[in-house]
Amino acid sequence: MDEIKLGMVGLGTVGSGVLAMVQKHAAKISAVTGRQLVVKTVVVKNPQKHQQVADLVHLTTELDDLLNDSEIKIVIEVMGGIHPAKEIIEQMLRAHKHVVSANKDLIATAGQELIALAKQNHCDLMYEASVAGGIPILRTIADSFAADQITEVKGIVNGTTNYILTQMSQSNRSYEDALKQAQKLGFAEADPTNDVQGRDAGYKMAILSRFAFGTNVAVDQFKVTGIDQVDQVDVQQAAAFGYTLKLVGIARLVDQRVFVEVAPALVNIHHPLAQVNNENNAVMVTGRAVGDTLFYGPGAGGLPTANSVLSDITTVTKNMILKTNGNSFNGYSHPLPFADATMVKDCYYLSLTLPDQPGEMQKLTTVMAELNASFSQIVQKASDQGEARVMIITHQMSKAQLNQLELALQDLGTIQLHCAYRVIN
Ligand SMILES: NC(=O)C1=CN([C@@H]2O[C@H](COP(=O)(O)OP(=O)(O)OC[C@H]3O[C@@H](n4cnc5c(N)ncnc54)[C@H](OP(=O)(O)O)[C@@H]3O)[C@@H](O)[C@H]2O)C=CC1
Ligand SMILES: N[C@@H](CC=O)C(=O)O
Repeated sequence: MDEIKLGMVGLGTVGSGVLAMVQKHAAKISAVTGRQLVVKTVVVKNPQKHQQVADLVHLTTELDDLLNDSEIKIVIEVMGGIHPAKEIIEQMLRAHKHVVSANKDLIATAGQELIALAKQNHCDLMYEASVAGGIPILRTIADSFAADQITEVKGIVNGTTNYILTQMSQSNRSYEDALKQAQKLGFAEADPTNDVQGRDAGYKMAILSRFAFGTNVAVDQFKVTGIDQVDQVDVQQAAAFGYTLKLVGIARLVDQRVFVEVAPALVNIHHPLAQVNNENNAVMVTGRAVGDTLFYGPGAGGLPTANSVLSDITTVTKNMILKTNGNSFNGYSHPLPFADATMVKDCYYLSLTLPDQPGEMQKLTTVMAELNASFSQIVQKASDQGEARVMIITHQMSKAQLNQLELALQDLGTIQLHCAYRVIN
């Protein structure tokens, strides 16, 4: 059987998973593709760390060992980060090598440039693993939703933060302890700042928006809030109200405009997203024809992510056999403007402190009434130092009303708004 030689950059959590899968599942891969896949060369930073595979692959620090090897047709980029990953992929595409990447930071930031370069060089550039790890969501949107109009994509798309929130609410673990464990298990990025501050989920929502709506959205064009400021008090109150706190990404079509956001949200315990725990992810895709669909699975981890990488590699291999390489992964382009704040309506959970004195609660309800905002649930708890904590679930209000409320409370001076989280029922 003909062989296809692969090169890889990176041999960490995902790279090791890819190497293990190529070896262990060789027979199935050959049966499906008609080719034998062989990982020939792996570029790493520190080969000493990887001596256990030194007799299986050529381990090197030299990119030229991939670039100048005409036998290597497909290169897998699993090193992460934007630079020098971008320059490395550019070199590989210019050398007419197909590229498979798991790098959402890079695809969300410079994807369009790389896609154009791939096309110019008649190469494939695939990145299924960049969104939601082991869930085959990008190819599903590109292929299975090709004819439907997607109106919303929302979900839990970061394994690390979902692991932390689950451990905090179900096992009473501290935030710091849960984060350390997520790092140990290989879910977190090398630097977990992007995970906990929501940016990793933001990159994924930017990529999902391109696939769902055909619109280019950059992570700096929408609001991203992480879980690093989440207060245990609000986690507990969410549960008391019948909700669970999750980091949720939303990409919504509103009157032919696009709205995207990543933020903690209160998810009703009866909603399917509330059942998604630990490193698992779930993406709910709503189409005009099909209605709600849900895709669930591990969003992080070596083997689940490697499975997505391998699905790209088998697609590239089949394209090579059929000589159909060079078509972009996502063929849908339909640039739309952004929705403005008056168009986006949701219920919100508001958590506030106010002086524990007569009249203060009245001030809050007056400000809300002046903005035509009302609430369905309210709890007031006396706290230390003469303050009361008030938690509210509002009726539907627009993002513009919420912004006005924040400003009005700032003007008032005595009432502090700690957080305003979207409520998903
Ligand atoms: N971990 C996960 O669950 C998931 C990760 N991803 C993405 O996959 C990619 C890889 O992640 P992950 O495996 O966790 O990362 P790791 O940090 O575990 O591994 C990174 C690898 O890249 C190598 N590397 C780093 N810099 C260079 C360089 N300049 N030249 C050559 N090699 C380099 C490292 O080499 P050395 O070992 O010698 O230090 C290491 O082997 C990232 O883009 C990540 O966002 C996507 C989905 C899930
Ligand atoms: N750090 C990421 C890894 C997968 O993309 C996560 O936790 O989801």
